[in-house]
Amino acid sequence: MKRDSPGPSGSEPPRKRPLTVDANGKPRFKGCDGIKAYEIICKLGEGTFGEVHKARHRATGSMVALKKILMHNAKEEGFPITALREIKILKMLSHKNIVRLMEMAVERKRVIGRGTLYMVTPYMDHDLAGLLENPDVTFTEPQIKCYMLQLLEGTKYLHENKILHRDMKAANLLIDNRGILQIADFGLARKFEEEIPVAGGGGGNPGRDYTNCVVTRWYRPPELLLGERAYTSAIDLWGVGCVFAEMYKGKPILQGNSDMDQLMKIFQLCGSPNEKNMPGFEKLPGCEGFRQFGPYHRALEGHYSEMGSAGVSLLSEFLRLDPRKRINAIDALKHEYFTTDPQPAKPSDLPRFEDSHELDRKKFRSRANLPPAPAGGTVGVTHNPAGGEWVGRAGEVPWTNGSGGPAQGRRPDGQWNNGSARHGGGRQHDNRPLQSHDSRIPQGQGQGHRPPGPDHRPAWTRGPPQSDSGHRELGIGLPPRPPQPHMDRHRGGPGNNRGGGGGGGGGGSVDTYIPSYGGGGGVDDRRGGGNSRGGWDRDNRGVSRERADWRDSRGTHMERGFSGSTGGGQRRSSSRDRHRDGGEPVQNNIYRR
Ligand SMILES: Nc1ncnc2c1ncn2[C@@H]1O[C@H](COP(=O)(O)OP(=O)(O)OP(=O)(O)O)[C@@H](O)[C@H]1O
Repeated sequence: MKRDSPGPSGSEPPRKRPLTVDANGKPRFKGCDGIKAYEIICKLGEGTFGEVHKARHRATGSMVALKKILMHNAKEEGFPITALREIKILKMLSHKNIVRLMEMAVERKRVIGRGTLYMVTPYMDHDLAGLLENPDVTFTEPQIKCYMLQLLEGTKYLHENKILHRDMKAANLLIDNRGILQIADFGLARKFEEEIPVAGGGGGNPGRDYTNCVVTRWYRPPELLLGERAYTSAIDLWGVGCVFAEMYKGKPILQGNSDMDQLMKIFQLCGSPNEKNMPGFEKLPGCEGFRQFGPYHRALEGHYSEMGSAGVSLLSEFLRLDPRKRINAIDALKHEYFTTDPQPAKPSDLPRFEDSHELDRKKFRSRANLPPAPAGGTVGVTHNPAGGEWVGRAGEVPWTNGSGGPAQGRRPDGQWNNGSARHGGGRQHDNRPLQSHDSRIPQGQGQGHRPPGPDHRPAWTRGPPQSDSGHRELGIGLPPRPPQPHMDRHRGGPGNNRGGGGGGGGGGSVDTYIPSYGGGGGVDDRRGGGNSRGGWDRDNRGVSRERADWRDSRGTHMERGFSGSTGGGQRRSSSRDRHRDGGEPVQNNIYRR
């Protein structure tokens, strides 16, 4: 590590060196490498909240991913609360199926307080969304079982440790070429206070309220869409179920283009809610919005018949409308799906694939003779540049290999083309890899023609908003501005659905994941934010992650409260804060949202 240097003008006294050794002269902590210890290789992902790069540690040669922590308004707000939370949670966790935080790397700037921090994690060759988009990759059933076992082991570990992930989705599941799957992106994670799930206990009983606006929309469970705030770890299992079916279909299975549409799609699949399959749903604040639709008859079993009876059975356990009955990770791991033939592959048996990350999708699209897609973006609503919304990723299209023959991959009906008559049109039930480098597959056969490609830029960077007035013009590379409905509330706009008070007065719940960016120091009441009756369609991307980092340019409570910056910006905790959080002021506990 470099020594402390004088300030930019050279006039400031050198900062004190930190105490780095203990009484015995041993290092107290590893500390942070300077960013120069790493050689940046390429960009891997351009998330909503930062960039991720592949890099090599110069001294050891090990490959890592560097996730830059965006400091949008570092001077006023200090260190972003979401990053602080992510780091803190990752430091607590140690499991083979959870991404490992190796260290923080620092890029020093000459201006004090203007450095950049990077989270350093071991490099993983793929994320699941990127892998599924690779037209040369087809999963076998033993492979899906192998990934599912690991996903469930990681989820079980999280829940045993009282951590809710709250953003379970394919893009947040990293996979390496040794077949290891790891859950990543803990930017929305938090501690929960309820009992940990027990065998046979489903999702367990809810306790306190949490912020409602979590989980990327396509993976968001019905209770959240209906405005539930007293949720449990069952919300993560819904996302696990979506990922499970996505591995068979090759694309996200529930691609709602608004919260309302998302609910419709869920009910079209699982059947309309009633007091039997979702007790108490009528009391949820978002319930009224969908009354005019339906009734819907359950279609799940027919839609996913290719998963086999054990697979469909497990999927229907994950996609239970009633979170109390939704299977938990302990029970899912014991489900007959994993003991039914074909048996799960071992990670070491799995094939190696070419690197497949978010940004590699561009490469995959051009390989499939698609026009190049604009850079950036995460999983979300996709867009057909020829006009209109193109909902879906690779695989929703007629599959040919360019010469009229079958291409390897999934067909729109969800069945499997393996690119060769030898494999037939169905899913292969062994563990043979079907990659382009597989000698059984003639080169070029994995490359289907597809209609104009999906635009993976986030919806808010794609021109005029479609259903959300909150999408605005943004500079390239800048994070999105917040959706409008919240702004309205803080201007005293429409009230929220549980009497949260709406405007800058700051009434309502203090279970706030995202701070107010309205005036008056009010607390952002998520009750009215995402799922108020008037709140449908607030967000036309698949992503609901409105994080504190970039939202509150006024330095309200969260960042200041946690970042250690001082001064008058700290929100005073109300008595209600203390009550809800067990007597502890909100800003003193990083997990309380
Ligand atoms: N350790 C890693 N190895 C390889 N790729 C990684 C790693 N960590 C992250 N990535 C890539 O970067 C992408 C974004 O990472 P991450 O989800 O942690 O960031 P984010 O800013 O929260 O993104 P998003 O808003 O899309 O969720 C991942 O989808 C993945 O493609």
